[in-house]
Amino acid sequence: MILDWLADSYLWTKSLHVISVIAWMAGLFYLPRLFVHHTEQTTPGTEMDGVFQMMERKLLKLIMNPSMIATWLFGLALVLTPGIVDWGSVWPYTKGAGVVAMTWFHMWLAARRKDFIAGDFRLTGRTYRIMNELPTVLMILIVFSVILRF
Ligand code: HEM
Repeated sequence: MILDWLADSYLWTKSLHVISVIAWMAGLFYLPRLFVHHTEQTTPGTEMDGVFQMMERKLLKLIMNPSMIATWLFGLALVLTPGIVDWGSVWPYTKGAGVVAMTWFHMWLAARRKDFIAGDFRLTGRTYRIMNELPTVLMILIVFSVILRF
């Protein structure tokens, strides 16, 4: 039965979860940095604008979207694995809040990529630098939740 199978493959699932997380986080840290330079170093319609758009599209479509989906799938498989999540503890809720916020941030970045495509360079490099701190804060919350298991 499926729950036995999930229990048997627990360490495999967890390894694949962490691998997916690393790939996703790499993009979540790097895409806002690309936006900083995109908005500060280029203007709409230039050749450099096109190069940044290409880099941002590839990072989002080839790395971040697939790794976010994989993180969720393996994470939810861990949630279903018998004996892993103690719903009486606090950590599943702080972790859950962290991953929902991280997913919101991913969607926010995807929407900002569309702004650049539309020639909308309204947000400043400073805004992107500040937003770049959010995944760091959320990562700390998530890792403390899942490792300290308070
Ligand atoms: C997207 C939805 C996610 C779900 C549903 C989820 C769920 C889970 C669950 C249930 C575990 C197993 C806990 C255990 O075995 O002790 C786990 C492990 C882990 N998660 Fe996630 N997670 C998600 C996203 C993330 C993210 C975004 C990060 C990092 C920023 C992360 C980092 C980790 C780490 C490092 C572990 C291994 C902890 C250990 O060694 O026991 N997860 N996750």
